[in-house]
Amino acid sequence: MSSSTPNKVPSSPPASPFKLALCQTPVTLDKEENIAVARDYLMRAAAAGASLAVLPECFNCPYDTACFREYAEELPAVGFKPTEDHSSPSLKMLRQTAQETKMFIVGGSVPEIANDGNIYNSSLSVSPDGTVVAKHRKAHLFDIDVPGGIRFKESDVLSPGGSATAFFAPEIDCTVGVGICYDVRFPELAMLQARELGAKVLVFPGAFNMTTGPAHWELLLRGRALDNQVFVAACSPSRSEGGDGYTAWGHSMVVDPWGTVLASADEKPALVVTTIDLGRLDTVRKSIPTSQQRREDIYRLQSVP
Ligand SMILES: O=C(O)CCC(=O)C(=O)O
Repeated sequence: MSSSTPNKVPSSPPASPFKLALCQTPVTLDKEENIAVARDYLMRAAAAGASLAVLPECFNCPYDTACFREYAEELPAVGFKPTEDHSSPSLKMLRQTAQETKMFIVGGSVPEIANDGNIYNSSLSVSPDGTVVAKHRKAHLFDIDVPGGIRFKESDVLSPGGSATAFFAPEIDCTVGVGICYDVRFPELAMLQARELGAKVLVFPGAFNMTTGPAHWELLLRGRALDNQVFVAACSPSRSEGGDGYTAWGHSMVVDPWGTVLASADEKPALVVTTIDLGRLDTVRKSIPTSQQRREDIYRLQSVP
């Protein structure tokens, strides 16, 4: 596994607390409407004082392998400048909203069609000036078969990404890691983000379901927070029931480095806003100094270049 380098090394001591918002939006078959609703929630996040706002996995598209190719957009690479034109309607909305609100936005994810025809589940993060500061392609595809529960095979349609992702947000003096949904089940990825890329907040746009949601969602988020003594913020679409499609669990959630749930939603559309005090991270790391107690003579985390 290779790691992408954040755009700047964070300074210390930690900056002032900032507000983080999770936009638990409803997602329908109507792509234009999904994008408009996402913008509306982002504007509300800004009005609530957020400096960092997050959209759900597949915020512009039903979470359905049958939809991914039809809804897919071409997306630019990291570093794409606000002055450059682009065809992606989702990116246009993200960068316009970031510029207007001066927030960092982790743009959930959208299906991406690459030059070679492959489709990825991709997340763009945009800085307040509208630059693309991170692009994460979901690294672990959601291929599962739980008897009596759920069967899903993203790899029927999607290709996997190949790196761990994080970006530095100077305005909040914080490195933010980005993973997508099933990625949260792989502690090694989060460890790379926290230890090698310096992420202090791990963000996961995600859409768990009615089988694995109640069983594992909170447990995994709190687990990743404790493993790495970082904040974890996961943003789901709201639940839409009644169709034949995928039913999202919802429950967007922010967890602190102690494993405490700071804020969460139920299954309905919601804006979750909470304060992130990075000083908490230092307090927890001093109290329980696992990062200095590792036995690298027994085990070692190694990223693959
Ligand atoms: O890991 C899970 O249980 C759910 C994952 C998922 O829904 C996804 O990767 O989109």
